[in-house]
Amino acid sequence: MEGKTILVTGGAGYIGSHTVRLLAEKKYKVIVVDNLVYGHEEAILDKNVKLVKANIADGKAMTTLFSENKIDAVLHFAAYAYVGESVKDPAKYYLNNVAAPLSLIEIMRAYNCNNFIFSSTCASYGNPVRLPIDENHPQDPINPYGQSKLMLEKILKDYGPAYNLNYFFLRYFNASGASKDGLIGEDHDPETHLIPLVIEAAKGTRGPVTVFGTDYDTPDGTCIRDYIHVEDLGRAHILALEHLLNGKGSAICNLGTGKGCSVKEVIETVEKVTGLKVPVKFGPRREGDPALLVSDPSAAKNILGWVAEYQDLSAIIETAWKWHNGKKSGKYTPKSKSINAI
Ligand SMILES: NC(=O)c1ccc[n+]([C@@H]2O[C@H](COP(=O)([O-])OP(=O)(O)OC[C@H]3O[C@@H](n4cnc5c(N)ncnc54)[C@H](O)[C@@H]3O)[C@@H](O)[C@H]2O)c1
Ligand SMILES: O=c1ccn([C@@H]2O[C@H](COP(=O)(O)OP(=O)(O)O[C@H]3O[C@H](CO)[C@H](O)[C@H](O)[C@H]3O)[C@@H](O)[C@H]2O)c(=O)[nH]1
Repeated sequence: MEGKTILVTGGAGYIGSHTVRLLAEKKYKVIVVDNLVYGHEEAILDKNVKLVKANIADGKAMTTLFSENKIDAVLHFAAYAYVGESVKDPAKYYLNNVAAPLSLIEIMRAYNCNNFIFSSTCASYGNPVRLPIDENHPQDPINPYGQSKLMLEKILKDYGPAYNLNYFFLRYFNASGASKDGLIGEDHDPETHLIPLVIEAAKGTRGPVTVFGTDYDTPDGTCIRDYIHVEDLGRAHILALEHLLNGKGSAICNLGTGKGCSVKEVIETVEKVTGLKVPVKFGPRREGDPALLVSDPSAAKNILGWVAEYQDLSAIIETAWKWHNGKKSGKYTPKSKSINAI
């Protein structure tokens, strides 16, 4: 597969930048398109990766990109992903997470690019009716963010046979951690995810972390999630890409460890890994949070031969901790690379 040209939308973001690094290591020719609304140019570490600073909805820029490059596959990470914001401003989510990729897919069709790997989410399942959640679990999202992801899945299922478009839906559970060497990591602004908030509370760079609800029907009363390491996600993307490039056809996989950890366990683990006390406040439930979300990751094992390497929350948090410290010491600095801004 060496030398194939892969377009990565949202490749300057958290999960995208880790995947871009793995793709470049595997000698794929990588082009990132990112409008940097949330991404970081300096998170693209490989100097051979070309960054196109553009919105995927910009038809002119995308047509130029496809006319100048023979793209073999698209890895589509670009999206908005703030659940609470999606409730307050659903239009923003349907426009960016459904309309924008549809416009990109039209250009893919015009240039006969027929492999599309899509960052979907466990939020597309809504409140679980059974656990662990397998890919056939009913999809009934409870917020516009999850709806927007499910809508694109449904559209792609229609496009697949009609337009000879191969798709791979990767439904991630809770992305977490940072690269093993601590050079890139989770850098959302605003940050809403639990692990970085707990680490920053431990370091004192942010106030106490608020535990959203202690009265859930779980062993310690706090919500349980399936935390999956970002480099495990990146590896799964490479395997899904190879699956499509080898002509094995469209598929759908959950990406998780299959194990759940509670909010209290996350806090305790951060304390153990950092040796610091985490200041904690206990607050009410956050609207729209299911008590338990845990994956059945067996399809990814069967279809891709993928199993999460990071099975242990401490190991995941150790990488996040290393990244947070490196960031402060200035390791996270721009690297030289060719940039083709349209
Ligand atoms: N983080 C998680 O736990 C999680 C879980 C499930 C699914 N996902 C999905 O994975 C993907 C990546 O998530 P992330 O946490 O890395 O998010 P992120 O915000 O760090 O990355 C998204 C990137 O897309 C870019 N972008 C957004 N809209 C764009 C547009 N119209 N044109 C060009 N670039 C655009 C942003 O600038 C950003 O760099 C998203 O699709 C998200 O919905 C994330
Ligand atoms: O300050 C905080 C932040 C989070 N939590 C809790 O920690 C758990 C994890 O919350 P995150 O916000 O880190 O992650 P979510 O489970 O809400 O979100 C993740 O899963 C979603 C699907 O439910 C989406 O896919 C989303 O993109 C992805 O980040 C939840 O129980 C939440 O209630 C707190 O107690 N306090």
